[in-house]
Amino acid sequence: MAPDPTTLHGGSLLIAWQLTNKRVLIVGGGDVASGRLESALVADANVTLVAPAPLHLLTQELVDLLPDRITWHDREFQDSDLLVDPAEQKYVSMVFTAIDSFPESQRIARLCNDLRIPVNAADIPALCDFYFGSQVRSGPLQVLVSTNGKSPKLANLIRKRIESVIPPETAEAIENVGKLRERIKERAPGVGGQVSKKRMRWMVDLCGKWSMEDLACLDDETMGALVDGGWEKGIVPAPTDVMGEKALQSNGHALNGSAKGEPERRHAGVTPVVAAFVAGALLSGLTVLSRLRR
Ligand SMILES: C[C@@]1(CC(=O)O)c2cc3[nH]c(cc4nc(cc5[nH]c(cc(n2)[C@H]1CCC(=O)O)[C@@](C)(CC(=O)O)[C@@H]5CCC(=O)O)C(CC(=O)O)=C4CCC(=O)O)c(CCC(=O)O)c3CC(=O)O
Ligand SMILES: NC(=O)C1=CN([C@@H]2O[C@H](COP(=O)(O)OP(=O)(O)OC[C@H]3O[C@@H](n4cnc5c(N)ncnc54)[C@H](O)[C@@H]3O)[C@@H](O)[C@H]2O)C=CC1
Repeated sequence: MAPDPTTLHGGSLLIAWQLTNKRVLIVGGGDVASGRLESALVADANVTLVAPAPLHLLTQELVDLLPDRITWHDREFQDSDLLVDPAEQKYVSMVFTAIDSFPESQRIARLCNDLRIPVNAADIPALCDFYFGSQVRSGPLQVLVSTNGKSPKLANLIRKRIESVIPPETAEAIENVGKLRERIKERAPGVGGQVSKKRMRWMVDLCGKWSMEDLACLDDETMGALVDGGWEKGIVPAPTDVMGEKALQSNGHALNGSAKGEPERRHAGVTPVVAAFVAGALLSGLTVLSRLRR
């Protein structure tokens, strides 16, 4: 079916921005700044925080706990805070303002706009390069709920609904698949060409055939057995072939409404809720689109 150009607008770019070893400047030390600080730390950023004492309680705790990762300046913002290294005219990688002075927040955001430093000004969407969203985090899993600035409170409520339907073993399963991908890359190194194709096919097969519960049960030894038993032949062994009794146990757990080898039927208690939610989201998306087209 040909793409429908009328649907290709009205959103924002959803990406997972990498901040490791980059410096983020946070201006403000209140409740909103404390959320921004947590977001920057989770993303492994180095943080400069500029705000006069007293700080929000959580922020103060984080500053005390992580002095190597957070540099706090107990004062108001100065323009030179945008520079990481004044000698080299090197700027910070990102700025979040969360202060209670609209004119100053606006001024800082405009400075950043001029310098092309990506900026979020908590209360001035028009000057933001990006918005925050409501976040679901479980280990490496990250879900961002955004209403594209239309309703932050609804984003918060939708996030809570999503959180309630994510199976508890998801984080462990993702961690294990991450380790497996590394192991396969060690065994068959190289990028692109046939080796990449084989790796990708094997990983797609594995993720399709094994349940979250089974993947979550893998350990170093069973991972080795899985790779040894299947990688060279290009097949994915069944969980019972690799884990024996252990797989049977996870199978028993998963059998509460689902069958082995039919991953799409797993978490049967949860699936209707997810389906209802996705259907609801699609419906509201369509409603918004139909409104936009009027
Ligand atoms: C555009 C955006 C820019 C940005 O801040 O990045 C923005 C802007 C504004 N928020 C305002 C108000 C509120 N914000 C919250 C809460 C959150 N706001 C967040 C994001 C965003 N807020 C971005 C778009 C998000 C999206 O696209 O959906 C969340 C999701 C993430 C986070 O901030 O970390 C976090 C929930 C986190 C969680 O729970 O997990 C609440 C709820 C509460 O406080 O309980 C209220 C009061 C109720 C309400 O208004 O809904 C106002 C003042 C409006 C006014 O003056 O009336 C503005 C300015 C404006 O709209 O002009
Ligand atoms: N997600 C969003 O977009 C939301 C935005 N807001 C807005 O975010 C802003 C901050 O909210 P809160 O944290 O609740 O406010 P707050 O009043 O608790 O904290 C403001 C902080 O900014 C500091 N500050 C003020 N001027 C400063 C300057 N020039 N330099 C450095 N620090 C300075 C203060 O010392 C204080 O630590 C408010 O304008 C609020 O309306 C509020 C809720 C949600």
